[in-house]
Amino acid sequence: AMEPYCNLSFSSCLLPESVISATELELLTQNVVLAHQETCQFRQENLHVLRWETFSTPEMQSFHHKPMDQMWERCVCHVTDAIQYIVEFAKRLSGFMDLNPNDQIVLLKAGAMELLLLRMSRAFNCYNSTVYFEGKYAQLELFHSLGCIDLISAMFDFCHILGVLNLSEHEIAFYSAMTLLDPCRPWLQDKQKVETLHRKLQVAFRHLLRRTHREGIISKLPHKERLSAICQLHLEKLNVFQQMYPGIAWERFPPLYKELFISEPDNS
Ligand SMILES: O=C(O)[C@H]1CC[C@H](C(=O)N2CC[C@](c3ccc(C(F)(C(F)(F)F)C(F)(F)F)cc3)(S(=O)(=O)c3ccc(F)cc3)C2)CC1
Repeated sequence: AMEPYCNLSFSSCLLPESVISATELELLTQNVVLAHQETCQFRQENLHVLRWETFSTPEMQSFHHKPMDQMWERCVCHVTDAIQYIVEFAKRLSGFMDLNPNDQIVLLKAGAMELLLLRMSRAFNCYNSTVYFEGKYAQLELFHSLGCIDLISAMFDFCHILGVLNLSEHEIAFYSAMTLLDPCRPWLQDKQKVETLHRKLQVAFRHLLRRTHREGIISKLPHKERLSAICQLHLEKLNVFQQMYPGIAWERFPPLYKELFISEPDNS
């Protein structure tokens, strides 16, 4: 009998090949790869050439001394810019726009930050543990003034794990699509439809990995629990920030960020 569907590890459960035809498989692979390529904020090669450009000590200091609320506002703006591209990625994925609007929002609310992390790994240099930030590559301590070094180091660790796997753009594209179209997300109304899309992606991803002799990475991809733990930590740190600077989030953070991560204050 098939494994319970929602264990969602990337291990290949036995799928009837009738799930998808060879042509549909090819079209789906093109769609996923193109959607990713066309909606990344920075091209892989541009991030790559900059990867040894690090901030000088004086530059690090200047970030270090920034007030917490200014650094949060700056980073929240960057993450909102990046998430706008992620929303565009979702819209180009075949099947996403055919889902009912509620489910599109449910998948983006649950998956936007997870896809951000996957994309962030593209901008991470795992040889000196630096990440692309405002034009150069930054070490962990540059973000000290955010006051959430545990969140930042969890993100760095995650990017490190992916960096070591040296994922191709194709692999990141599929990993992103499958993370977004997760039928186990709570509050989905049409779970079946998302499940069908996810199954097709799973078959197409397995074909890609077989063709490129990369089946070995399947067991090494971080489990979804790890991704959601970092996203949970992000929400906790956002909450702490809001306690420390009441009003800043509402006044200064972009609407998209608030929509995704700040739940309406209950008027009860
Ligand atoms: O599409 C592409 O090409 C990618 C998109 C993703 C880009 C990227 O790495 N990022 C875009 C925004 C980035 C980002 C990540 C995480 C967060 C937060 F979690 C918090 F601030 F708390 F950390 C928040 F949300 F709470 F504020 C804000 C902003 S960043 O570059 O500003 C950055 C910030 C902190 C880092 F320690 C490392 C990077 C990550 C790299 C280029």
